[in-house]
Order: sequence, then structure tokens, then C-alpha cells
Amino acid sequence: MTALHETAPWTPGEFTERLRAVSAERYHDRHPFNVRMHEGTLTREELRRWIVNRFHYQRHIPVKDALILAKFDDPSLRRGWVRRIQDHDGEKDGDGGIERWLRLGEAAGVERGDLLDASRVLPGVRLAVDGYVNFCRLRPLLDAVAASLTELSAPDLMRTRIDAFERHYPWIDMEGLAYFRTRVEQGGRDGREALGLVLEWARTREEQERAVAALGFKCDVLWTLLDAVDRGPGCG
Ligand SMILES: O=C(O)c1cc(C(=O)O)c2c(n1)C(=O)C(=O)c1cc(C(=O)O)[nH]c1-2
Repeated sequence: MTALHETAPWTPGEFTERLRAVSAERYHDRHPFNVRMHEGTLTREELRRWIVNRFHYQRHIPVKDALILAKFDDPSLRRGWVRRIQDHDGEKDGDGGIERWLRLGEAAGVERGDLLDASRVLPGVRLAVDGYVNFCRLRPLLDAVAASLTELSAPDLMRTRIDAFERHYPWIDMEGLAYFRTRVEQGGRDGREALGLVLEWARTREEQERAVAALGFKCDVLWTLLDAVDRGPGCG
């Protein structure tokens, strides 16, 4: 009896609560570096270091989404997911999220070439991003899609970030914030879509727990990335 009860699947409401609890406890909005960013106490050098290193994450998002895309066998699901790649890569040169992040860099005084130069990326950031890409490459579809559910928390973070940048970092050209403005809507839509898929696919308790663990792993990726940025270069 007890064993049966223990392994009974959560209701959709309970499952959603579990997922939201992971983000509430472990999302990178609570990281000390992010807290300082929003308080307005980052130096120019620290903010530029974050922009350079986060670009490494940004440019790998469409790569991990292509790996996820290859796991779908349903055309309509593929059609939905391919839009995420287009959001980042744009329809043509000069479009899309990666281009907007490059403009964010320029608005903060970082040359495009320095953003594109992967040799400037901190080792911890490289490992965190590799970890996320490989997770999506190697794990089942459910786990890979569940890992993207941090995006449920991203729109609120974007709104707070836009506000903090406008208030505390007037030396950044505000045109550069277009990346964050676009992600408020895109992130909300992506998060809702991914949640619908995860609720539909994870029917057993074991699958539900795997989804919760995947989201926890992704929170660790984002947290570790900020740890590395916070610590900064080890030498030089
Ligand atoms: O700046 C952020 O705090 C933040 C967080 C996240 C996230 O929560 O994973 C993403 C993004 N930004 C983002 O810009 C983005 O394109 C994105 C894609 C994904 C994903 O896992 O598919 N997360 C995020």
C-alpha cells in the first residue's frame, strides 16, 4: 500500500508546484552576482565580464535547441521548436537574439570581436555551457525540454533587469537593452509551451521526478556560470 502511494504520480497541479518550487529555490536571480547587478553595485569591468561570458551561453542556445529538435518525430512539434532557433539566429544577418546580444555588448563598450572571441570565456563558464549542451544531446527528450523550464522564471527577471539597467547603469546605451525586452515575451511563450509538453509527457512519478531533477540541473548550470563570472579571471 505504502509503496503504491509513494510512487503514485503527482496531479498536474502538484507536479507544476514541484517544478515551480525548484526555480523558486535555485534560480540564478538569487545568485549574489545577480543581486549585486540589480542593486547597481557592479563595476563596469564586472558588467562587461558578465556580458562577454553570458554570450557564450547565448550562442549555444540554438545549438542545444537543434539537438532537441533532432529528437522529435512529430512534424508539428518540430515546427514549433524550430522557432526557438530562429529567435536566436534571426531570418537573416543582422537579425535575431545573438545579434541583439552583440549590440548589448557594443552598448556597454565591448567590441563585437571581443564577444565573438571564444578564448576570452572563463573555464567555469565553458564547462557550465558544455554541461547544458551535452545534457540536451545525451538525455531523453523529456529531460532536455524540462531543463528549459527555467524560462518560466526568466520574464520576471528580464523586467527587473531592464529596470535595474535603466536606473543604475546610465553609461550603457539603453538601445542595447533590446535583447532583454524581446525575451520578456519570447521567454514567457517558450516557458508555457515547454510546461505543456512536460505535463503531457511525464505521466509516471519516475518521469515527473526526472523532469524536476532536469530543472534542478539547469538551475545549477546557470548558478555555476555566475559563480565563475563572480570570481573572475584567476590571473592576469
Ligand atoms: O538572462 C537570463 O537570465 C536568461 C535565463 C534563461 C534561462 O532561465 O534559462 C534564458 C535566457 N536568459 C535567454 O536569454 C534564453 O534565450 C534562454 C533560452 C533558454 C533555454 O534553456 O532554452 N534559457 C534561456
